[in-house]
Amino acid sequence: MTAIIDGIALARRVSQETADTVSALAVRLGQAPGLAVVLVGNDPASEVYVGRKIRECRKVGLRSIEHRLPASTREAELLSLIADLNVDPGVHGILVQLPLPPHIDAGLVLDAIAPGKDVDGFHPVNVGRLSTGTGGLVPCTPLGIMMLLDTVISDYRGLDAVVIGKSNIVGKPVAMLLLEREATVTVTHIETRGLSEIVRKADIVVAAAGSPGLVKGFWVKEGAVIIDVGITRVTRPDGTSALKGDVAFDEVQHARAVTPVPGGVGPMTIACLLSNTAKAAALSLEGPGGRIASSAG
Ligand SMILES: Nc1nc(=O)c2c([nH]1)NC[C@@H]1CN(c3ccc(C(=O)N[C@@H](CCC(=O)O)C(=O)O)cc3)C=[N+]21
Repeated sequence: MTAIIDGIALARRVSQETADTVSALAVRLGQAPGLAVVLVGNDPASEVYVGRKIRECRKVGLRSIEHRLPASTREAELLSLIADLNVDPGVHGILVQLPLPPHIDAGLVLDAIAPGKDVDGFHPVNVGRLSTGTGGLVPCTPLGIMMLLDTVISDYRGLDAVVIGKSNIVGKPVAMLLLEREATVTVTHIETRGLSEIVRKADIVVAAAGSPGLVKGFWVKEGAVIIDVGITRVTRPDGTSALKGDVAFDEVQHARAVTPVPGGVGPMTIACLLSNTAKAAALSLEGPGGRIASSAG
């Protein structure tokens, strides 16, 4: 029987710890740590995610500072807002919700965020720190994935891990974290030949391709641990909609453990955003000589 790894329960525990850290930090900072959430445009999915992030912030005692900008916002205006947030002592974390409208260069915007306030861990300084294993802020979804894996795996050394998907947000950073634990990591993607054979050898499968039901039961080795990062909204034959992961969930009863969709990786992504904000606030107390420079440099 497969164990189902409960992301909602784990997220609740992580958030409880964050709440304790936040109240201790509030004493030292003179105010609660603050997360600035920037949403450009009115993509309905982004509205939902941002609403959820702000609600969860409040629950753990973080201040959230919302900036909702129209879809017509110019790149220069967004960059100027970020420059202000970078030097605002009441802002400890900055999250710019993706995707941005097509006329704005997302790379340029992410590069403009002060690395010490980059709670998404997308700035090149944090990417570099992750790849050299030297601290920094780690992207929320990969961090949550490792916490989910840690509930069933204590020693990763020599385990075969396959990551499906090579995105900067999930695939590449989670590969770095698994490598850090001394797993043997294979990063695959849509162009990979013989994907099913590669997956069949894996002790750990991280499916982040965004392709619903891609990983079939017969692809999965007996006793493997599976993390399903995919969240695709699909319409059922009766017209109702549902969220579907990258793994054919009903076909993997021979796995050791699997995360559900929803209720797996998604809630952990938000819990890790909150813990990263607390971490950024703690780093700010280390001052400009802290481990991550707080200026965009
Ligand atoms: N700068 C930036 N940082 C992000 O971290 C970021 C982003 N942009 N843009 C969009 C994606 C998506 N994302 C999710 C967060 C939580 C759930 C989540 O909690 N999902 C629930 C339920 C989902 C539902 O019911 O709609 C679950 O999987 O159980 C999903 C997706 C963060 N993202």
